[in-house]
Amino acid sequence: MTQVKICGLTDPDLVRFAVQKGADWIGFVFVEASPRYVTEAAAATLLMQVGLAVPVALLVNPNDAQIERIVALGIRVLQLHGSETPERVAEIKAATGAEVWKALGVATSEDLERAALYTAADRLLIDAKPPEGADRTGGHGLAFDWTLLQGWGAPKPWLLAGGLTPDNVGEAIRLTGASAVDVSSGVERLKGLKDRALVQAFIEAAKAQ
Ligand SMILES: O=C(O)c1ccccc1NCC(=O)[C@H](O)[C@H](O)COP(=O)(O)O
Repeated sequence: MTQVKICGLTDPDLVRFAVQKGADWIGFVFVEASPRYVTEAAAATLLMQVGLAVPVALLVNPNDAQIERIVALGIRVLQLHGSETPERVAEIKAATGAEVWKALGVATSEDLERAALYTAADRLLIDAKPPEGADRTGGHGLAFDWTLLQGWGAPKPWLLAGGLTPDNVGEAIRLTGASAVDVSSGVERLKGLKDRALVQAFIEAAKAQ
């Protein structure tokens, strides 16, 4: 069954709801420029609702001190959504022992070739590139050309992200063969505000594949 990550949750009730509905991972965005930003103090409360799902910290070019604080909260999966090099990913993995995911923005098949460089990553998150001039590196609700992934020999387990919605996730999974998907904007009614009905519909549509 397809695994699902719901990203950018800021409300404890919604965390509990998403987990009840079958989310496998819950993503918390520790990026101040984001409309889904959560402080470390707020995350401590949100983490109490995660239950059997796995919490994921979304970080952009984190320094060592931030990583130490996040790991101290008990989060064992770090999703790196900045310009972290393969060497930095390996360093973070060695220093923390945490599971490390690297997000890669994809617009062409050449972008996919970068995946092979991230040998230390546990998982890759294959996402759309941010629009020109954007103030943050992800969470824009933009899809990329999924056919680029057809026949791709992924070097690692991976998640499909970028512009997924309850309406298109089934087709995205069928076209790409993704076994795990990630959503943020597509389950929001307003930027940064998740909607229960959309969260439920997304999880059901993804898991029906
Ligand atoms: O969500 C943000 O605001 C954000 C800020 C900085 C870096 C990444 C960010 N989000 C990435 C994600 O939420 C996802 O992992 C994913 O790319 C899905 O985004 P969306 O296209 O909005 O569904």
